[in-house]
Amino acid sequence: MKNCRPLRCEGFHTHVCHLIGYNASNKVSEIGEVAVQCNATILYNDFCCAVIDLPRPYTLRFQHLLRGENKLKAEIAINVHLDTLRRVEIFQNTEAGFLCELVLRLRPVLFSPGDYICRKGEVGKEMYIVNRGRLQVVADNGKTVLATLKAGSYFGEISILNMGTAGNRRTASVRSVGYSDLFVLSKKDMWDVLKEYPAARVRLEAIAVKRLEKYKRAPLEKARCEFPVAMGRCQSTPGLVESRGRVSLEDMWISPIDLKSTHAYSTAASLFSPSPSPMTPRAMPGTGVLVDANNVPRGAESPISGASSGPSSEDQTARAPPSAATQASTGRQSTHSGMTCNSMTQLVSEGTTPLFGTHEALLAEIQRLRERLKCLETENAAMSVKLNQQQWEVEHRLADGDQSELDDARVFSDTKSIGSLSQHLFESDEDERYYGTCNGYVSQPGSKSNLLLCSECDQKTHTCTYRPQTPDSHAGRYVEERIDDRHHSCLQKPGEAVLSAFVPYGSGSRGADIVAAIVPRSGANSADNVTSILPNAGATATLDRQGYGRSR
Ligand SMILES: Nc1ncnc2c1ncn2[C@@H]1O[C@@H]2COP(=O)(O)O[C@H]2[C@H]1O
Repeated sequence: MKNCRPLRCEGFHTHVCHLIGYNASNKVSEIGEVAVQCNATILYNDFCCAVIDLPRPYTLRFQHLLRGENKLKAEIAINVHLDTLRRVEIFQNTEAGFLCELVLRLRPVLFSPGDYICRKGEVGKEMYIVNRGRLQVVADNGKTVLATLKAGSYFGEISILNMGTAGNRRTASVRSVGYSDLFVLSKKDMWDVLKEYPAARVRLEAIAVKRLEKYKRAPLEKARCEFPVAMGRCQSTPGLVESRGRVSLEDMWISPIDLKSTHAYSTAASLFSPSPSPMTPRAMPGTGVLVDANNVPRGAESPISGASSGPSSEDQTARAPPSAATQASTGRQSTHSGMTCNSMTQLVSEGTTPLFGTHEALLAEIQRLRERLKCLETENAAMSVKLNQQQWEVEHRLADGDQSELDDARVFSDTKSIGSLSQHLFESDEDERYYGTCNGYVSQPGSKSNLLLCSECDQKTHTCTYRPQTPDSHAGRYVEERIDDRHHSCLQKPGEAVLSAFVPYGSGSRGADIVAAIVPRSGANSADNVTSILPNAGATATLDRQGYGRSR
C-alpha cells in the first residue's frame, strides 16, 4: 500500500462512488480511492478483489458492496462499455439486450507494438474490438498491409462466425502497430449470446459476408513493414495486460521512472496518458494480474471509455478457451511479464521457438538448415547403400543356403577368392588409406565390403566378416574370425603394413590360418606396389588403381 500514489482518476472514482451509492465527499470510499489510485481503470472485479486484499477494517467497510457484486458489475459494465460497443459497426442496430449481454462478456486486453493478435490459419477463438490504438491486417508475407484498424474497428469475427472459406480459421493476421487497447469477446460467449438473439445472428453473419467480399475486392495498402517480419511471435500473442485474477495493490504500482525507462511506452505516449500506470513488469506478477488494459486514468477523460467490466468467475472459465495464443506460453502472465518482454525478448529467450531479430540472422539460420539438410541427405544416401548391401547379402546367404553343405564337403583349395572385411570395421574415412582390395566380388557400388582392412591397425578389437566369392567357393557365406587370431602369423615385413589377411572357409581349410595377405610396398591402392601373397595357396593378387583386386 505504501507505494500507492494518487493518480488522476477522480472521474472514474466519482463514477464508481456514484454507482455504489457514495459520493467522493463522504470519505467512506477511501479504500476505493486507494484501489482506484493503484489502478486507474480498475474493473469492478478487480475493485472487489482489491478490497478483499485490504486489511480487515477496510474490508468490513466494503462488505455490503461485495454482496451486490453482480448487479453492480453489470451496471458498471453497461455504463462504461455500452457506448463503445454501440460505436462498433457490427453491433449497430442490434437489440439493446443483445449488447448488454455482450458488454458483460467483454474483456479488456492490451498488446505491445509488433504483437500478433491473431495469425492467418489459426483457429479463431475470439473476436476483438479496438478501443484504442492502431493495428494492421497483414498478408502472409507479414509485410503487405491489407488494412489498418483504428478505434471502433473490430476484427476476428469471420472465423468465430465460421464465415471464411477456411471455416473457423483466421483469414488474415492482425498485428498491433503501437500499444493497442482491445476488447476481446470469446467465441463461446458470442455464441452463447447469439443463441438467445437469432435476429442479431443473422445480421452479424450478413455483415460478415459483406465484409468478406469487400476484403476480396479491396486493393492492398501500400506494403509497409513497420516491424521486421520475424519480430512478431510465432503464434498470436497473448494480451500484455488483461484483467483477470488478483494482485496485491503494491504490485500494481509502478514508478514513473520505470515507465520512462521503457522506450516502447514513451512511443505510445500519444495513445496513452503519461500518468503512471500499472502496466509494468512489476505490475504483472506471475501469480495473476489484476490490472486493466486501460493503463490511464480514464475516468479523468471519459467515464464511458474508461473502465470495463471484469469477468465473473463463471466468465473466466468460459471466456478463455486455450487458444493457440495461450498455448504458446506457459501462462499469459509468466510469458509476457510486462512491457519489457516484447516480441524480441521472447524470441531470444525461448529456445523452443527460435526466431531471429534480424534479416541476416534469419538468412544465416536458413543457410544452416540447408547445410544440415544436405548433410542428412548424404547420411541417408550412405545408409541406403548400406541397407542395399545388407539386403543383397541376406538374399545371397539364403540362396546359397543349400549349396553350403556341398561346399562344406569339398576341400577348399581355391584361394583365389579371398573375402573382404565387412564394412562395419571401417571406423572413419581416415582409415581408408589403409584399405586394400581383395579380388573378391565387387559388391554394390559404393560399398566397401570388398575392401580390406589393415590388420595392423585393427587387430586388437574386431571380429571380421568376409565372403569368399568364386563360384566354387563359399559364395555368400560369411566367415568370422578374430583378426588378432591370425595377425601373429601374417607375413608382415618390417616397415610394411599388412593390409589384410584372409582365411578360406570350408572343410579342409585351416580355419583361422592365414592363406593370403596383401602387403603394400609403398602405399596402398597402387597397383604396382601391392602384391597379394597367398602363401598357403600359392596365389597372388594385385590391386588395380581403383582399388579392386584381381587374382592371378
Ligand atoms: N482485407 C481485410 N481488411 C480488413 N480486415 C480484414 C481483412 N481480411 C481479414 N480481416 C480481418 O482480420 C481478421 C482475421 O481473423 P478472422 O478471419 O477471424 O477475421 C478477420 C477480419 O476481421
